[in-house]
Amino acid sequence: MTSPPTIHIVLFPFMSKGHSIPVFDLARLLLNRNISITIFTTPANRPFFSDSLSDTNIDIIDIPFPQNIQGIPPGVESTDKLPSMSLFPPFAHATMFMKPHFEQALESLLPVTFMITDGFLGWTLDSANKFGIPRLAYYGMNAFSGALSISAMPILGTVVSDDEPFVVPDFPCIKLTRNDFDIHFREREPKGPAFDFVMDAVIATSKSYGLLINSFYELESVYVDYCNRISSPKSWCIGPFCAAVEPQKGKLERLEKPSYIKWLDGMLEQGKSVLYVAFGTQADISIEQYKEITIGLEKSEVSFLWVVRKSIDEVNNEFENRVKNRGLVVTEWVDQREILSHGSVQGFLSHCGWNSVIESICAKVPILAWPMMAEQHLNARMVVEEIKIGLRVETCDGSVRGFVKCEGLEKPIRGLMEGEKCNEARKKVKEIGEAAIDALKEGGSSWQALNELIVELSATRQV
Ligand SMILES: O=c1ccn([C@@H]2O[C@H](COP(=O)(O)OP(=O)(O)O[C@H]3O[C@H](CO)[C@@H](O)[C@H](O)[C@H]3O)[C@@H](O)[C@H]2O)c(=O)[nH]1
Repeated sequence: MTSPPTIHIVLFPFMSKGHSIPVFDLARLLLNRNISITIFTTPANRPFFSDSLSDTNIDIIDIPFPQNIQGIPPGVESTDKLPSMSLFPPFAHATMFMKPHFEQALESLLPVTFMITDGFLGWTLDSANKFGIPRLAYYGMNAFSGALSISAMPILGTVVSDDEPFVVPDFPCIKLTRNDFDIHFREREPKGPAFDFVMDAVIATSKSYGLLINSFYELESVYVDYCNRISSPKSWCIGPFCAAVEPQKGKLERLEKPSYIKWLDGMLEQGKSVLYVAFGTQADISIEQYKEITIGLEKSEVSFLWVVRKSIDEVNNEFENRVKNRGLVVTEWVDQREILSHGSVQGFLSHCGWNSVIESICAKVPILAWPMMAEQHLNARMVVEEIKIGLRVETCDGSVRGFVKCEGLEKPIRGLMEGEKCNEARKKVKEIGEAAIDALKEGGSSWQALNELIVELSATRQV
């Protein structure tokens, strides 16, 4: 008989799908260690949390999301529902007003052994300190992008143009451009609400007990060691979280497969390889860019499953009809991990959000990288130049942020799905995927790191 848990952990992910989904898997990893968990969210996000965690006994608490925030439509409590990502700064800033509700709820939950809160919820450090609870931050980023940002940021302002390659000071083998960094950081003198918000978050993280990374040590040991040498707090690589759950788990009981999985089954029966196309939950894609994607996909002649966040009727022009025997466009929420682990899926055209990259690694699917925002350009460098598990789309002006015309897609799509060039990437992603899964298994590096963290924190925090 398992004894009742003596460790109680509070989790509080940021209000965006890309930040919440990995935390659900992290929660499962913790539950396997007989730990009790309370997770915080807001009322509009609660159904997504309850559905996603229905197989667990995790307590969900929702606290009100601030109302009447300028520019944020009423009822929007998740970044994927924002009309534009330009509203991210006021949205993220508004979360601070949740502090009194968070602290009230936290008080009723004591004792709490430690809390894991999103790096973007930097204000939770104050609450943690108030109740003497150690706080670990989690951003959803890897160590590679963190290390390169730390090293390159001080010299970004001295680089002459946005597309001029420069050598990263502490990593002489790596060349980047200013355009590899988010707009708020590539100004000569970065300032403004978004910059201030991130800096506050970084300062709060530096004063926290630790930083959790959804990655595994073997993948990026140089960068993890670098972060631990020159910055604080300690980084703990305890992922990939998505490997905590078998992609097929729970699927056996469902009444019917979703139509897109049936479609993939059909492709597999016909012996066709499918390119999965998806750009995460936040990317703002212009109509012109959508048009080029449709032409590129059509000309490439590959089979594809494309998940779009909003209807593409405006650019559709009979596109779906013309590609109907080999292409499917889906506007619903899909189970991305189930898609990536489907036998027919042999390539992923991705924006390189870190969750998508690590999920693709675990499914051993090579990536065609098309970064769009946030730290995705650094992730794309990692995918193509560092761990070499994919190719990159070609922009029409050679800049990493340039517009992508249909031919800049068609050629690399064929390269990924058919070309010799991709054989090496396919081999590499298989090796790295195996190592990722091993890291989380009993005795693996991430398994050990998580055990050490729990032992370390519970030794000082008997509840
Ligand atoms: O229909 C869908 C759409 C998405 N997903 C999942 O949603 C997550 C999306 O995460 P990610 O690929 O990282 O994309 P974003 O949501 O765009 O991620 C944001 O958060 C990431 C983690 O911090 C950052 O790396 C990205 O740059 C940032 O845009 C993944 O787990 C997907 O499997 C689904 O399951 N079904």
